[in-house]
Amino acid sequence: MAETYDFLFKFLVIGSAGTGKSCLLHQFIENKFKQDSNHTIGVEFGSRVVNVGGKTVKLQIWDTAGQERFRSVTRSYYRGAAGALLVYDITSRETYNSLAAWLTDARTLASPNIVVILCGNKKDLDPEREVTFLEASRFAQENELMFLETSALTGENVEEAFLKCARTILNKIDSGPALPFRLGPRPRLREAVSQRALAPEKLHRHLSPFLGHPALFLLRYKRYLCKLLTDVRIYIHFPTNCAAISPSLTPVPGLRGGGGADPANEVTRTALPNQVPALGGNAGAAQVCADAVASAGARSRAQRARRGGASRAVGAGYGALCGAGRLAQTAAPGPEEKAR
Ligand SMILES: Nc1nc2c(ncn2[C@@H]2O[C@H](COP(=O)(O)OP(=O)(O)OP(=O)(O)O)[C@@H](O)[C@H]2O)c(=O)[nH]1
Repeated sequence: MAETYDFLFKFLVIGSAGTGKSCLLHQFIENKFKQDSNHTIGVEFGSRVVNVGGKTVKLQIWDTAGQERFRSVTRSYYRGAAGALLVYDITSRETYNSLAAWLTDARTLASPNIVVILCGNKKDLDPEREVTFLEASRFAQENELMFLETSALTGENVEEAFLKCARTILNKIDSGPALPFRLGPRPRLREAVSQRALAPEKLHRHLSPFLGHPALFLLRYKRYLCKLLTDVRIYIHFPTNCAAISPSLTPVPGLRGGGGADPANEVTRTALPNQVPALGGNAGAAQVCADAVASAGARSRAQRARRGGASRAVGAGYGALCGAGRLAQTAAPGPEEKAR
């Protein structure tokens, strides 16, 4: 029977040779320590389906060779990775010193948004420690990484490292930027002004220069304002088809992921391997995850920019409305005219 899962994440295990990358992978997949582990040649692969926050996630893990001579080969496997375990050996300062180079590779070759967890492996060899917990955690903090000390030998924190990384990726996808206006029925003005993009104080600021009584204005032009807000909402709402999120994806008719309003969810749920012919197979699905995470970041930036634009548009709209109001006032017959 085909394996089912909600998400598929491509993970990398990177770091210098001999830090225990293959052993970490083996411990995570097989739940036991890999005796007589040899140097990896090129890359090795493993996968496991885990449950993270009620969601089924398939982790597709690429264990890369740490030796310099394989660097050009392993670099070609970075593309599309959503997460990475960056491993050093706590008993070897040399492996710690090369972390920055590995991290640069991950962020340039995989994605700047890749979720990385720093793993100080061989925690069981504490008496031989050359790198303190404190300095490594400082490095992690400075480089926006999560951090754990692990032992592939005892299994300590191994599962936690992979799950923590997966959880963070899921959170990143789920907590895509809040919609400035929720999709659904036409918003009532009261609801619309309570949205973040149009806080009541902003509304007041736009109106007060034109009229002495903004409340009266609101009451009078409620219908026009609602229409204006609906138009603005249509203009700024999320594109719901996945082709607009990632040009490399083709939505499959009739297949939607039920991921709610967040298109990132929909893409990762629906675009399973056979649905991404351009990228092909599992690598394609993994690419989708990276695209979704990356697009969440890009979307938030674009949204911020659009929100600014939308607020300005709303402001301009009010200006026009208020201008029209004033024109109407000027054009309205004065008391003398009325008497005549
Ligand atoms: N004590 C201890 N030894 C470990 C641990 N993890 C790995 N080792 C040992 O470290 C050595 C290297 O482990 P590997 O997993 O092959 O290291 P690697 O990072 O995959 O090395 P490359 O494939 O060359 O990049 C082996 O002798 C392992 O037995 C650990 O947590 N504790």
